[in-house]
Amino acid sequence: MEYIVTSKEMRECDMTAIKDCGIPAMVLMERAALSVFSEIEAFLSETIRIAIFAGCGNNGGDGLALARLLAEKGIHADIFLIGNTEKLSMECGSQLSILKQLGITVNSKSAKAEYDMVVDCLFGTGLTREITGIYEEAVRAINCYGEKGSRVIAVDIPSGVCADSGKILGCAVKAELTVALQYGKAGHYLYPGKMLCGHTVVHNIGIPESFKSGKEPSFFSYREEDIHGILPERAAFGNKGTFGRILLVAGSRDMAGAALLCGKTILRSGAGMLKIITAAENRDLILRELPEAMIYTYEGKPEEEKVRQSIAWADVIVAGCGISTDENAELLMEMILEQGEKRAVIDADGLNLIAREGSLQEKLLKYQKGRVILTPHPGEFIRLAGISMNTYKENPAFYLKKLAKEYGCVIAGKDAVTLVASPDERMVYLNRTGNDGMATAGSGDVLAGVIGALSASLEYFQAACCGVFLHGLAGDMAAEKQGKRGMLASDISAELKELLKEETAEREKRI
Ligand SMILES: NC(=O)C1=CN([C@@H]2O[C@H](COP(=O)(O)OP(=O)(O)OC[C@H]3O[C@@H](n4cnc5c(N)ncnc54)[C@H](O)[C@@H]3O)[C@@H](O)[C@H]2O)[C@@H](O)CC1
Ligand SMILES: [K+]
Repeated sequence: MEYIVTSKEMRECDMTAIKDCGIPAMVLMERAALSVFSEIEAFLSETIRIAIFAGCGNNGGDGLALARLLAEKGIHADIFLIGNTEKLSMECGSQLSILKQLGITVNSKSAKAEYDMVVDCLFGTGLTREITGIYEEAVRAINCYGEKGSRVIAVDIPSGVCADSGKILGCAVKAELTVALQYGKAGHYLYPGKMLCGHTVVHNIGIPESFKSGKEPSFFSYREEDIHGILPERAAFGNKGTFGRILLVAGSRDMAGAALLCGKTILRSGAGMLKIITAAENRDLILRELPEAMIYTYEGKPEEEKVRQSIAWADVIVAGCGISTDENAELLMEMILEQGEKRAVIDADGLNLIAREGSLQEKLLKYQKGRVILTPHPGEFIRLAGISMNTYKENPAFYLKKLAKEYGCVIAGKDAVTLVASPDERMVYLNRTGNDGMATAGSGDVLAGVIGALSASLEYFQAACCGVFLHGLAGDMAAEKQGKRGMLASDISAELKELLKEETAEREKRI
């Protein structure tokens, strides 16, 4: 697991290191400069032409320290210190006076020379407003060099990218490589910031883990190696009941595919037994394509007793994929939410029905806390939350947390970067796997399926986060094989199987 912080949290960590632990700020800055140096070292030679654009805060201080490290190796860099040098931060001022002592020239304006590498140290996490004036000119100059082929390296975060939201404040540097200091910031991974960072590497600069004292940062993320520790062991003595009985309520007359994709994924993700409740028209297809599933089909109104029995049988209910919003679907959702305690994953039309029907909202409010996982895309989310798209996009994490708390549900807010919020104010999970090829029909049905299967053996929030992570990773594998344009949701489902196969093999090797 990796922490992802906001600028405020990063400042608090810096302060803890400096004030409570007594690590001098200049030591942290030296570590920052050394980190950048180690990342660019491979490209350095005596003939390389480097420009460093530094601001007046500590991000600029990192740049000045880097210039000194380069000079030590006999490499000259043109340094452009932009802004009012009367107002330098303390550490930036100290770095400047060291350079002066060493006879290293610092310029106040950028020259029209050519550079192989441009290092952006104008602003880091201290950016608080839109970039204008001389700073805007500097950002544009850096981007101009980038367009002409210079390697652009951003220190901590590209100047102009808001570290908390990934939004561009006025204008922003487009980097090839971003050396993030100590922690990734939300702005590195949220769009559009993510596109401007290029490749992001995080370097430890020696700040002690101050989150352990009970105060957690806003976000966390999984890395591939974390998954081995999270996925449940499969009990060698287990039977099909052990691995979860999943009830899938999906697929109206013209939406058999949703039930099929989701159902297949549920079984491919390790669930023991699957029962599908679907419209009668889907019966033949599902029996043919997924003979492993039990099935109850309804023609006209579903038989309440049959539905009730199926709900009672299940460990987990996955509901909503392609069920439509007609009265049959509404009745099914009423029955699912009424019992109020079974673990449930609700997707697509299930969410649209909740957004439409006050009686379903009431039932969801009464449901046992933390037992339901909602998986809305932005359109479904804003209908559920009753807010506009612009409002939601302003701060998705905030609104996801708010609704998760209100309904007592886990909410996986699907988007280019999916966020998962829990009802109990835990850190928000920020997903870093996946690609735009996954914006394809049926991809959501696959996600609901994998989360449903994992819910049988993992705690709800973990099941949702892990499901989102694996779904993205499988999407990346599918994109590699099929290409982002041509990949299908069923390719993601197939890769999930491969992924889980590899995971099991890895685990067995380690035993
Ligand atoms: N002790 C620390 O705090 C450390 C900080 N480090 C570096 O310092 C950075 C944070 O330093 P700072 O907090 O000094 O912030 P920055 O260096 O990011 O910039 C802050 C300065 O820019 C001004 N500013 C903000 N937005 C502006 C705008 N749009 N136009 C003009 N001026 C603007 C602020 O008023 C402030 O004077 C990190 O990103 C990292 O690179 C590292 O050296 C490690 C240690
Ligand atoms: K920067």
